Amino acid sequence: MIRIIIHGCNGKMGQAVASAAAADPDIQVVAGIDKFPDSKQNPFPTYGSLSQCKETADVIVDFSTPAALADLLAFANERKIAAVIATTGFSQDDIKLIEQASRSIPIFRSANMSLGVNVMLELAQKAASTLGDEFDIEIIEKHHNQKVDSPSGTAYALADAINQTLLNSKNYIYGRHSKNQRRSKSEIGIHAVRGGTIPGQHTVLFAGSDEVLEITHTAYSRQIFALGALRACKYIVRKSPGLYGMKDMLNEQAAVTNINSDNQQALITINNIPDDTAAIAKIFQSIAQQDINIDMISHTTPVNGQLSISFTVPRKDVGKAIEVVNDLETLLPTISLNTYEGIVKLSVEGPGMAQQPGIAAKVFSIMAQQNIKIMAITTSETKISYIIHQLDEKKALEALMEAFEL
Ligand SMILES: NC(=O)C1=CN([C@@H]2O[C@H](COP(=O)(O)OP(=O)(O)OC[C@H]3O[C@@H](n4cnc5c(N)ncnc54)[C@H](OP(=O)(O)O)[C@@H]3O)[C@@H](O)[C@H]2O)C=CC1
Ligand SMILES: O=C(O)C1=N[C@H](C(=O)O)C[C@H](O)C1
Repeated sequence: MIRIIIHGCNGKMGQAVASAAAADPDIQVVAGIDKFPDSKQNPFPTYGSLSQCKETADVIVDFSTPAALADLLAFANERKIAAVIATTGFSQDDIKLIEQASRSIPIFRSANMSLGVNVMLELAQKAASTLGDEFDIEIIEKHHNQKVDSPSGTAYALADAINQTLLNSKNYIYGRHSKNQRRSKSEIGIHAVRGGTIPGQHTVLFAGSDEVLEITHTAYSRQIFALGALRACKYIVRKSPGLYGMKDMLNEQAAVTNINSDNQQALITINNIPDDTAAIAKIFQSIAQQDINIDMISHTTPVNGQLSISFTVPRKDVGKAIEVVNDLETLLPTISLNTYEGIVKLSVEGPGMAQQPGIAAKVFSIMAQQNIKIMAITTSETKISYIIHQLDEKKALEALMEAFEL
């Protein structure tokens, strides 16, 4: 059970977090803080200031105002509890304060707790990297008529993500009132619209010559932000001091998203190859000439001027591959060959693997616990492939699925 304090509990978001928490068996709201504590009937003790709050908690969740930041950080630091900061409208000095505090306590900060906006940040960066030099970029955000800060924290986050992709070559223009001149190429225009009860909409517009690309995210309720904040509480409570954001959380949760096995491959190992790149090239050229598709390749460090290479080929092509290697014996007389047909290739993959150390170590430990021998391994940023004996396939898959909760 994670015990939370809601800072700004009587506000629109504070109330949304309290409702979402009431429906979550892993979260307990132990207290709330708000300027006017009696303005709402809450099912938890509510105080007018942090200094009155004596309850013990694991995380303080903040949806209040930048003016309350210093007290919030002092409270979290004194109690050594984690903070989830969702408030927007901070100054550069405020952001420095948050960074400083994150040296002593874990802090999660995001201007937008929704999943969709965090995917949108990546889409906008991708579009900017391709279109950024040619297309004009404008950000339009729409919010309810009670919103105080402008432009929204999310609009800034989108502009900063795009600008980072474009090597910080852009400056921001807020609205175009009294700016009677043509738009310059180096601008990102940012525009705020306020009205009614709109929970939040953000559009990034890439306007080119005779074509426009728009990426839009619409929040239909505050619940998405509340659920995101509770997810952040569950994430930050396990962390050591530091500053974390949505990208860290989503990447960690997506470290391993897929595990699959391929039993249509065979493993070929060629030993005693001269340590000469031209010899290696000759081997792979000869295999390619026979139209054999190679998948995994791993290569040992040379010892005494010789090395070994293992690679996988489709099982149906093993005979052809053996012939190719045998035909190379006159050119490369030292080489010898082993083939293994009773193998499977297990692939463990996930987009967050690139940012999260320890996945290979975890897989090795699981294989060791199950007494499974690994015959070859290759890695990329987001995928690790292992060759194991086919008799171990079921045992390995079950253990990996359980360990990575798939
Ligand atoms: N990151 C995200 O995903 C999201 C962030 N937000 C941000 O969260 C913040 C709050 O939004 P919202 O709930 O709509 O705003 P509200 O104005 O409805 O709520 C803020 C609450 O904080 C109270 N408050 C003011 N000063 C203090 C203080 N010193 N200590 C404790 N509470 C205080 C306010 O009281 P009073 O009204 O009396 O001043 C109010 O009840 C905004 O910055 C908003 O941009 C909002 C939605 C999503
Ligand atoms: O104040 C709001 O309501 C919202 N604020 C955040 C922001 O400023 O980006 C997030 C969301 O758009 C709702």
